[in-house]
Amino acid sequence: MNTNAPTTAGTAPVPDPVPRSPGDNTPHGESTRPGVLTVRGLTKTYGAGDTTVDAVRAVDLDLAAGELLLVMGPSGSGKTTLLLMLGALLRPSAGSITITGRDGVDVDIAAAREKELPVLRSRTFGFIFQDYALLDALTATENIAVAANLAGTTGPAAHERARELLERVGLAHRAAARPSQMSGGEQQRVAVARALANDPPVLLADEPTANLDASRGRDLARLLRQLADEDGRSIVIVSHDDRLREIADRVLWMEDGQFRHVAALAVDPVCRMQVEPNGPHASWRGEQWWFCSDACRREVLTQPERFTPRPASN
Ligand SMILES: Nc1ncnc2c1ncn2[C@@H]1O[C@H](COP(=O)(O)OP(=O)(O)OP(=O)(O)O)[C@@H](O)[C@H]1O
Repeated sequence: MNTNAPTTAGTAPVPDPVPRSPGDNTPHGESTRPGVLTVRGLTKTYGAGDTTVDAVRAVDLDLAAGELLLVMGPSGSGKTTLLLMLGALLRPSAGSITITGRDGVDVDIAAAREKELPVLRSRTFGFIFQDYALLDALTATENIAVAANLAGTTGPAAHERARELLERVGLAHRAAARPSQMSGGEQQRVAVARALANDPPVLLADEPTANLDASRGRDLARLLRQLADEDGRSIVIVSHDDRLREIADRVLWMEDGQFRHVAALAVDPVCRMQVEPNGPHASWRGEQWWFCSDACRREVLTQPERFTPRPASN
């Protein structure tokens, strides 16, 4: 976990600590690392007339190299629609999605011609899906090699790439297994390896842990964090899974097709849970604490000195 990362989350109508211009829904806490993806005014309207649905409404977003962004929000809030547009799998109704390539050249994929999209996708994105989307007729190695083929690596080189990637995700010993012979966690790791076959600067993951139990979900989360830290890949995850907050540099909350700005979370000094600063609280000798419950609050108030950080001694 990146402990220096600002953490935002939740639904509380808390005051915005940073002044912003009207209509600016760019979330705060963005990194100073070089930008990879710049999104402005991104909008998707499905249908027409009476059946119109404004799924994503004028969203702005900046994604830095090596940043792991988690987008959360209620069902139907527009998360998948956003992810599909970011990955050039769905045409926006309006707005721009600018990718800065490794060569430093900017391309707006929202304005690109249809025939340019496959190449842009393959140069830029790796996709990870909730249901893994592996081909059961193929082994783990072959699933990855096919993706390498599509990215232009063929023959023995594609198999070599698949072997390296399986090793990277800790599955070298399952190279010859078919998806149906693997656990959900293993299948999702193969899917991650496949997403890396084209060495993409950006990984997009839709509910990657939804079908995994707690321990496998945690392992997958750690793997994604590693890919951001060690390779400098940018990762966008849309999910309902609260466990993913731990590995995210930033958490954005989507509601009604827009990012809702929320304040930084506090940490309950007793149970160490992250809490919104709008519930039980106490202050003592200038220290302000927020708690998940009155029980934690009572525990602090019986012996507050236990919870006050001591000044560092020289
Ligand atoms: N192809 C489509 N045609 C019409 N409406 C759609 C289509 N896809 C999604 N929608 C609508 O757009 C809105 C956003 O849907 P989306 O799937 O992006 O939300 P979500 O936040 O990913 O939901 P969930 O968490 O349930 O996956 C919803 O009201 C949904 O019904």
